[in-house]
Amino acid sequence: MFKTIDDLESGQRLLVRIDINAPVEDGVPQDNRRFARHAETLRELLADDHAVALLAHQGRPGRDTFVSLEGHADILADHLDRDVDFVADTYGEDALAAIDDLEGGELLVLENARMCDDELPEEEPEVKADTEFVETLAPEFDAYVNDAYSAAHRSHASLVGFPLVMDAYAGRVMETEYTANSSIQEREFDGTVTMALGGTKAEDLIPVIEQVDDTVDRFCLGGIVGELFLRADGHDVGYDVEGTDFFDEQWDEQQETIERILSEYADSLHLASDLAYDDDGERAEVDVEGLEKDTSYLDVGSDTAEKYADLARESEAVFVKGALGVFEDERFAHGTVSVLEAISETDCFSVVGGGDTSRAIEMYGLDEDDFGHVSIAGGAYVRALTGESLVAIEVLERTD
Ligand SMILES: Nc1ncnc2c1ncn2[C@@H]1O[C@H](COP(=O)(O)OP(=O)(O)O)[C@@H](O)[C@H]1O
Ligand SMILES: O=C(OP(=O)(O)O)[C@H](O)COP(=O)(O)O
Repeated sequence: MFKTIDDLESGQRLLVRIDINAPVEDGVPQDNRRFARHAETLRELLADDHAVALLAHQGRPGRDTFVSLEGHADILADHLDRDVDFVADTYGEDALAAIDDLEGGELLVLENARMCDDELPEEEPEVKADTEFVETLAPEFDAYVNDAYSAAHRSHASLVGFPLVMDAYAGRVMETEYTANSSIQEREFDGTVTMALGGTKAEDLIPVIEQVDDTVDRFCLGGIVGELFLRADGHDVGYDVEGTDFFDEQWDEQQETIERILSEYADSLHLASDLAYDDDGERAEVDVEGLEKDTSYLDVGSDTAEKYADLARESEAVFVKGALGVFEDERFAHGTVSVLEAISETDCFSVVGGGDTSRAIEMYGLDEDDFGHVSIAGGAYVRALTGESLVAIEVLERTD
């Protein structure tokens, strides 16, 4: 196990890693459940007179969602109902000056860690600990706190480098998500277990299908991952069109695995039978036999939504990771919301995961109490379900 913030003496200078990776609309970050959860940890740290500098990331280089954390500092300020300083630098002179000025009970957000060359790519923790990023920032603080459970599967400098060279602790979100997700992995179910997989990060989900096949009886696929499986099944969908960058790269990397899984798990995989798209501003639907390569499909269709909802209703346990469509747009929320509603109406055991996907519960007036566990983690939570350990937690445990 790891040390937690209960083990910290008060009044320390802390470097705190949180995960406020959020949806971005027109360049502006949107609030998600992660801010409120981390705000609880931060409130506690500030009340204990710690001086807190925050490290976090947003998006991936080259994507539209790769933006500054300035807007995130404002969202945090709203949650905490206090000023939150931001510096447009992570470990250069400006950042060091701002850290120097930081006093007990104050909070500073450092710039997006992924804007530093040392943060990415994934390398061994020892390699990450030996970077200029870590060597420059670590001496400025008394201790490091990792609260970023939802990024704990990434071997990046801000997650695995600092705990190797500093006194390191887990924050409240790390502690609660770790406990909840680890206990789910140990549960056994007598009845049918269904997993709904969607969202944009197919590369995180595809390996999971093979790893949880002992526990999960059937997989309902939607979102980008579902379209890639439909492409493997011979349909004209799952290609980058209209400037999207979700499909072709993931297809090139995963094609063989997708085709293998499609043939080996034919009995347990459910693919959409119809999809929805934007037809001059209106939602329109088409059977998968009629898909066209140059159309962007934004949700599973109504027949698919109904079928997936029925499968969820008949299950003893349902795990959801990733949205079945672009639920942020009401016209394309039907698939995601139908499955979530079906879960909420039954007494099956359920877990809904994903920083983006978990937003749908509140957005569409569902009650979080109707779900077994709502995780703000996506990729980390599905890895925990497979029993895989998360590298940033391994490193935290090593420093105990
Ligand atoms: N067909 C689709 N095309 C584009 N985006 C999609 C599609 N289906 C789902 N999405 C998007 O997937 C996002 C969630 O995916 P992802 O970030 O991988 O999951 P999470 O953050 O919940 O783990 C949602 O914000 C939704 O808009
Ligand atoms: O949002 C995240 O993951 P998730 O979408 O799987 O929940 C984490 O911040 C990790 O981000 P990444 O998948 O760009 O490394």
